[in-house]
Amino acid sequence: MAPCANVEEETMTNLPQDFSDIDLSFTSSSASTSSFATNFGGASSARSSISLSLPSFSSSHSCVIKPLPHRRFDPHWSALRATTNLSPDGSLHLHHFKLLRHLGTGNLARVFHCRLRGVEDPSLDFALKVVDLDLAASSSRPSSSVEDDKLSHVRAEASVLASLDHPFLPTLYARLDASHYACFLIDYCSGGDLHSLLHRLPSHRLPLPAVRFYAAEVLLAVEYLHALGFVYRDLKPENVLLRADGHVMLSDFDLCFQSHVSPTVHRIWRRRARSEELEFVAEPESAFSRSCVGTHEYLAPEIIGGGGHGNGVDWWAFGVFVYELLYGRTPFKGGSKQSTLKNILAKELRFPDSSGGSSFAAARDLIRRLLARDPQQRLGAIKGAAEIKRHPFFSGVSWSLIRTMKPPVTVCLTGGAVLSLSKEKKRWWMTGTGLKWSSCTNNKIIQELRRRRVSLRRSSNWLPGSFDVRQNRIKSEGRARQRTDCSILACVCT
Ligand SMILES: Nc1ncnc2c1ncn2[C@@H]1O[C@H](COP(=O)(O)OP(=O)(O)OP(=O)(O)O)[C@@H](O)[C@H]1O
Repeated sequence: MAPCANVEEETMTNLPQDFSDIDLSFTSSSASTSSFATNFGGASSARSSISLSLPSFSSSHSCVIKPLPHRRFDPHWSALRATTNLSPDGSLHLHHFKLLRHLGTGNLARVFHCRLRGVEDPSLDFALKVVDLDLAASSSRPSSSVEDDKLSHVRAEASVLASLDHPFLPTLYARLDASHYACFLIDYCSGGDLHSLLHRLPSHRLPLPAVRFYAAEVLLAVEYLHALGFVYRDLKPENVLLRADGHVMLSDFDLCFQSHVSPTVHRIWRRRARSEELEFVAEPESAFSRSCVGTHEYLAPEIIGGGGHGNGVDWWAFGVFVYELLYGRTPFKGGSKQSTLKNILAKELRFPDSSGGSSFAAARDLIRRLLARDPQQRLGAIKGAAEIKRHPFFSGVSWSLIRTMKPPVTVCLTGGAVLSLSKEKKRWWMTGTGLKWSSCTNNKIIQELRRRRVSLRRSSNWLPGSFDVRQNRIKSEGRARQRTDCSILACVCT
């Protein structure tokens, strides 16, 4: 995850307004004079940069993907349709977009926050993932296996993006190719990623209900990927982005590999409810890869062993993920990458404390079962998410309605610094860009917000749905206390 700087220093007047003015290449970024901070009040501080030069994309090709069933009424589609209707050739091009900021640079891609020209509504913004195909081709080793080569990672990501239709995964609105760049137009997540959120919280950990919420949404996203036959292999908080409405969006599919899947429906007998239920199971069968890919702390033992791995690696990573959200660190982290790998293979799984009541005990049991070193013994290895969903840690989760539940974090972005408040052990905690952690009362928070000139009035820039939560939390101490279902709040200094 690219580090992030104090956004208060950033002025919109510095930003290039046109894609035709910018060099999207990776190689020139360090020589740039214009620098842009990401807008997430994240854990880190480097700035990415874009140089003002090159190329006008006269020969750009575009293709708008057909609206997918579950998002067909999404206003993003109407906005894109309106633009293409006005376009002389009836197609969408890069010059239809205004570049707002550079969000970050990954291994193969740069990601930009962008908006359709003539559209002023921030809720209709997009992210544009730009892949330099020349660079990917040149950094692919001729001797490398099909799966290891960088171009195949680009192809994997393109193929996964084009297949997705799920609330917790990105929608690919269009692929716009220009010169040697492949550009993917996807949903913009204004809330940053879970890794940055964790680093803004005391001890870098989330309260248990928030852990359950994020884990449940991520589980549904991975279940869906598996149902399409994709093994994800890159689950970590950095790849869990937060949409403006606070729900998750899993990102970054370049390490995915596909395998055969034949979904089945089983009848299962529920002893407690004394009834029969249907259970949907769609786990990739015979998924097998020998590539050593992923992030050290999240690698499953069978990846490190090199004897081949399958779908079970995602359930191991899911265990590490739940552990990290709950305890603020990963379970096998060592002093070096090498010692982390050794720990994954041999170190006993330990939990920082055993307190916290039955919900914590259930969480520890879930983690223990997911972090079984033998992939055959691992929870989820046979029946996938269906098994994991039945674990007591998730009891009470309404799987079909979770997308309509109020998320634990609501993010409002007006272009200012992100400030987050959380309630732990009956006290409020506050942090934000440039602020140190402090335990404080609601009054202190209000004072601090005033000092930092946070507007407590509704602003047209506030994203829909996020203002009410903030207003209740900050303005009214009594009412905020009663609304404990929303224990963390991120709001913005303007
Ligand atoms: N849809 C999006 N909305 C907002 N920010 C995004 C979006 N997609 C990616 N980002 C941000 O852009 C940056 C680069 O993302 P990208 O997926 O290319 O690479 P990565 O996750 O850093 O790593 P890599 O591909 O090398 O594993 C990340 O910081 C990510 O949080």
